[in-house]
Amino acid sequence: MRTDVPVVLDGLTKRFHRTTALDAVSLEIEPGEVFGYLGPNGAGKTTTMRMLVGMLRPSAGSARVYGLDTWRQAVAVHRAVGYVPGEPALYPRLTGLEHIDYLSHLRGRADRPMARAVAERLGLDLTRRSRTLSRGNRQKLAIVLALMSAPRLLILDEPTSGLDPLVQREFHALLREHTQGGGAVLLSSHILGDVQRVADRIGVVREGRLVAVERLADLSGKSLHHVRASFADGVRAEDFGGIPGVRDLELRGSILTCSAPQSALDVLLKRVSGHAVLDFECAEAELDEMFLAYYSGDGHADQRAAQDAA
Ligand SMILES: Nc1ncnc2c1ncn2[C@@H]1O[C@H](COP(=O)(O)OP(=O)(O)OP(=O)(O)O)[C@@H](O)[C@H]1O
Repeated sequence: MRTDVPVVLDGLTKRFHRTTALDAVSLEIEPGEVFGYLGPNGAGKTTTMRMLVGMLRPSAGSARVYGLDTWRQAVAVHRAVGYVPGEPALYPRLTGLEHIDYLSHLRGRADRPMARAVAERLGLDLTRRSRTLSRGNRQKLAIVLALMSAPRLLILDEPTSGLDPLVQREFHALLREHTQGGGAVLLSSHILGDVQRVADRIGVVREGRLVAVERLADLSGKSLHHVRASFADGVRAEDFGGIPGVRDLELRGSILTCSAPQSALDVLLKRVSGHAVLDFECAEAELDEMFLAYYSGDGHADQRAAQDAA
């Protein structure tokens, strides 16, 4: 049992009556890593996280945090984990400071200085009662409460959905400092852009299955490019046919458009340069576009997922 690995999921499965919310997910998260957990609504992200913090019992498989079984050793797991749930549960009549003192008291720790420092960086007023806070400020308070005991693993369920871009940037800086100190982060979202700036790796979950895990650096290398070429003379679509990975090829008059992965660009360019070119554009597609393929479940993505799993 490796007690230095923040997260090990092994065939983790959760069924609710006839719904399989999570289906045999296996995954490891390394120390010092921010793992972005992406998927559309209802994909199984929250279910995974609730099992990781010992709130739900797995139907099959296991979840371990630093070698601890998250269901059987939930109390010890709680000491190692800071959790921001999708819907933070706060006491409406308590102020931020009162929440901090109450949790510090329960844990037998003096976490005020750390809590105040995080609150200041996020621009949160700790003297207001939580029922008077806006959605974004409630989220900030949940983040403060999760970070204040300096846990080794942070599990964050869509933590930035209500935060403005400047606060998001500060929050990402906090996460980076956390991982530089050897901590790890599991961060969920249904929007790639939310995790793209901070994640080292990304996993895509769809209908309870982990369909892809990619290093962000590799993903950029594989991303789609939109190509547009305008020719001086007539060309035929067949001149550009049969290049592996090229999609949405269209020829309108003497203008060719298509999408191509980086691996196809060299062959495509050579075919294009076989003709008299008037104009040529090649732009990298947004990463979100690549992920749409996973979400929509077309054959291309499933093939990629199978390759990744192999
Ligand atoms: N307590 C429960 N009882 C029955 N079904 C549930 C329960 N919790 C979750 N589910 C179902 O499990 C599936 C996965 O839900 P989950 O909340 O994990 O998705 P999610 O990826 O977090 O979605 P979102 O982005 O909308 O928060 C959904 O079909 C959901 O309806």
